Amino acid sequence: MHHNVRYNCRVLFLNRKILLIRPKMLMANHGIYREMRWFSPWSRLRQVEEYFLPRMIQEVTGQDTVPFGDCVLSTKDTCIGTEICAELWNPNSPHIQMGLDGVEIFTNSSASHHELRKADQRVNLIKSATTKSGGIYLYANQRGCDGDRVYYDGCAMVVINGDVVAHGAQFSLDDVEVITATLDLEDVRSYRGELCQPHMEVI
Ligand SMILES: NC(=O)CC[C@H](N)C(=O)O
Repeated sequence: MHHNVRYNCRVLFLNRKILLIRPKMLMANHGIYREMRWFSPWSRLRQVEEYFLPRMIQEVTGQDTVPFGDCVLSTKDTCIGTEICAELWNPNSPHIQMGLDGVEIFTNSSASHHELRKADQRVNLIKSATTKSGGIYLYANQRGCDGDRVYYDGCAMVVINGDVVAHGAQFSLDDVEVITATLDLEDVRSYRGELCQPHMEVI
């Protein structure tokens, strides 16, 4: 809850500290999803506010407030942005603006359920996102059954500049699966330098 509004959020941590809380901006409200019943979308583009942590969390992290809103993480080496599930599927996906702003690593935590041929759609969406704007996309998806008859079918992925370089299992009984890839951020920079010049005039 932030200002008494309930958001669906990703929380980014490092070494017991919360780096930022990113509320979902584009909701899933179709098919089996009824997100708007519970959550409000964050509509303040590129705006960040101060979030006062609940006292029990303050005791764990030692922080009183953390950034909350539409923001990214800038480090000495790179810039990391987040998408949440359905945001990848939206024509106005946050990765578009983030890519144009120089975010090099996009991350997505999803709860995307299984339907025939949908895994292929996800691959195409992520390949297309990173083909157009360059970048590395780290996609994580829930895997397993969620109470009822819905199956979430994993397929975690690592994609760089339109190429899938690692792919997790779609069906498995393992509780945890980690997929990895060693990539060079310079490949993103040179790809963008050569192919993604959004400000170049078309002659
Ligand atoms: N939970 C979500 O946001 C999922 C939405 C998306 N359309 C999907 O099925 O993957």
